[in-house]
Amino acid sequence: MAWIQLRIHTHRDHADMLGDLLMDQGSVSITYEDGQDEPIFEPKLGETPLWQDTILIALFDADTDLAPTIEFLETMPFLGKGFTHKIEQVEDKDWVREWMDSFHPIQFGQRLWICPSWREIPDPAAVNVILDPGLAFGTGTHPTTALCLEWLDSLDLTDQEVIDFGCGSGILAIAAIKLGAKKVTGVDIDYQAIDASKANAERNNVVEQLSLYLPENQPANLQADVLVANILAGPLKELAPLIAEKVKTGGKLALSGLLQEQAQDVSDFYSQWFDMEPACHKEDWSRLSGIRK
Ligand SMILES: C[S@@+](CC[C@H](N)C(=O)[O-])C[C@H]1O[C@@H](n2cnc3c(N)ncnc32)[C@H](O)[C@@H]1O
Repeated sequence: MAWIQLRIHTHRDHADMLGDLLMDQGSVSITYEDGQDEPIFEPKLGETPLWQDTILIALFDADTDLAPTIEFLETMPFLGKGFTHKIEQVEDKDWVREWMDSFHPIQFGQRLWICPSWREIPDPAAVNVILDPGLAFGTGTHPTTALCLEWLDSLDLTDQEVIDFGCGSGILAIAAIKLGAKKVTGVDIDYQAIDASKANAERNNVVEQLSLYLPENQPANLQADVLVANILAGPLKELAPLIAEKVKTGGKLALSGLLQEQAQDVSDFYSQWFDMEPACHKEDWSRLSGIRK
């Protein structure tokens, strides 16, 4: 099916109302894009903030006559006559095929590969995690996940106990098991992440070694040899005493989800409990590591 899309530059204060108006005018979907490179990092839980300069994109069936919609929008005081907009044809494609084609097996470190299930495994002798993109975060394509996977690959995890705090898709937990960990605990505040981790563990035949918990249900005295947490700078600082408690003396820690400019502050904070090592960076992101004092 072919589509046309109407793109309108607007202010964030008007974006929701404009979206509702366009849905009333027959749009089948509304999406928002950043109108000026103005990234939004770490929104509060439950908030979905928009950019000050937001581009609204309304999708319509290809045979829709948009002239009456444009005329109607020109009567809105916050847009006005001759408001800036663009109408574009959307090429008809097999979107699912296109999306699947964009995922390839990726190698992390020396031994580890993350492979989508529909691709051939490039090196059957390597440590292969089969993982498809889904609702929970973590396919290996994000620099913070990549930094954590490379760190796990660099360790000897044989017979180690590992905690993956903020497990998302379970990618780090499953990789740790496949790299030799005897027992891994995944914790996440999002029940969809717990479900996704369970499904991915089943696909990788590692269910036995993986325990999954919402934070309120996690065992009180849980301690591990290795803890990895790819969350965000704010929650990582809030969780620091709890995270420190969960790592055995001499145990290893990796933190990611940090922007480069946040790394020093978080490292200084964690140095109360850990001997911190120099940060590693990928694109705008950083990974910290340390040894429990
Ligand atoms: C960036 S994703 C990381 C997912 C995966 N571990 C990876 O490296 O790709 C962060 C995950 O942490 C979870 N999370 C955020 N705050 C948390 C908290 N306070 N306690 C536990 N999990 C949390 C989120 O629900 C999300 O699944």
